[in-house]
Amino acid sequence: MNVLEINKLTKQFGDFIAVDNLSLSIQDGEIFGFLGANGAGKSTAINMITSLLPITRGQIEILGKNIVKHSKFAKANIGIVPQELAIYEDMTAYENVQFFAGLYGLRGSLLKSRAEEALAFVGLEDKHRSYSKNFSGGMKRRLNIACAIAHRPKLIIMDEPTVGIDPQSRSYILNSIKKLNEMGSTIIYTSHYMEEVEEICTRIAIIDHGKIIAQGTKQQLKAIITNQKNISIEVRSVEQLDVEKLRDIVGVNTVELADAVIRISSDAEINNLNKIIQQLMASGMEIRSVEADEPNLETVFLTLTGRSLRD
Ligand SMILES: Nc1ncnc2c1ncn2[C@@H]1O[C@H](COP(=O)(O)OP(=O)(O)OP(=O)(O)O)[C@@H](O)[C@H]1O
Repeated sequence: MNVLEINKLTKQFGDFIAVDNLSLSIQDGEIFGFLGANGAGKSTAINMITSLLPITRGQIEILGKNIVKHSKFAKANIGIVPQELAIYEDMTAYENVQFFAGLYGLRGSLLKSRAEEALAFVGLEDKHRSYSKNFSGGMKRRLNIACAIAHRPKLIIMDEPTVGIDPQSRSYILNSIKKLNEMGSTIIYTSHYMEEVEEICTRIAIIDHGKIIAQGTKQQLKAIITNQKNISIEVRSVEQLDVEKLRDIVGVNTVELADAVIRISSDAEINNLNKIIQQLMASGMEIRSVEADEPNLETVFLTLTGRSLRD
């Protein structure tokens, strides 16, 4: 079953359409990335999924149930880590988690044990009684996560949880996301840090002007812009090179020579680098360097939207 099913979702603020006819299915066990520049509509979409904003048009289902008709069920099954910190500075770490888990419906001894478990999960087990106003930025972010996961939601939504924090907390958070996913939660992760999305997401939707302009695995997105990879091999001399033999290798499309550099354009899907190198070595060539450039998500984003993610 799909954990989240969005059908033709639209949000209009007056005449302005912030989310435009967006449809999407997220399956159990995915870490799904929403990638988009500032103002693309990511937070607006998330605020509708979490019922913080009313829907203008379209439907959202969590675990097969419409979130408007089954609001209590939806609330119990979603955990949101918002972009802006949502913790109370004049409450202790434990009181914060207890408060939010209570809002999600936990009570009594279960609430207590889950709050303790969530604090331990984010590495704040020694800080139960500390006031969050004394925490570093990274610790506050981690507490923010504990508040969202104590009720063990099926779907956890993280809206840019690593903005403005130190590298150590960043890597802690990314590892926690992977761990939460291994423990059975489906994750939606929004970011404009391309490397993070590449590192942790199983599938990605690129959002621009409120629309999904492409979605798929990293490999599928990269294949949209190019099915070619470029290999540059620097050799001592190209004198002995048999260009025809290189062209005969499966996947190789073109071979060009520029001084002592052989430039090969090949099908990105075919792993033929070993064969190319073997062929060069068999003809007695001395290889000095090899570079294979594959497109990254930054290139995909630029090509599809005409803009950089961090404009
Ligand atoms: N309450 C509102 N009233 C009018 N316009 C709004 C409102 N909320 C958001 N918008 C507009 O909707 C668009 C999408 O905003 P949104 O915050 O969803 O983008 P985002 O992709 O989350 O960007 P960011 O990465 O900066 O958070 C923006 O142009 C924003 O100005």
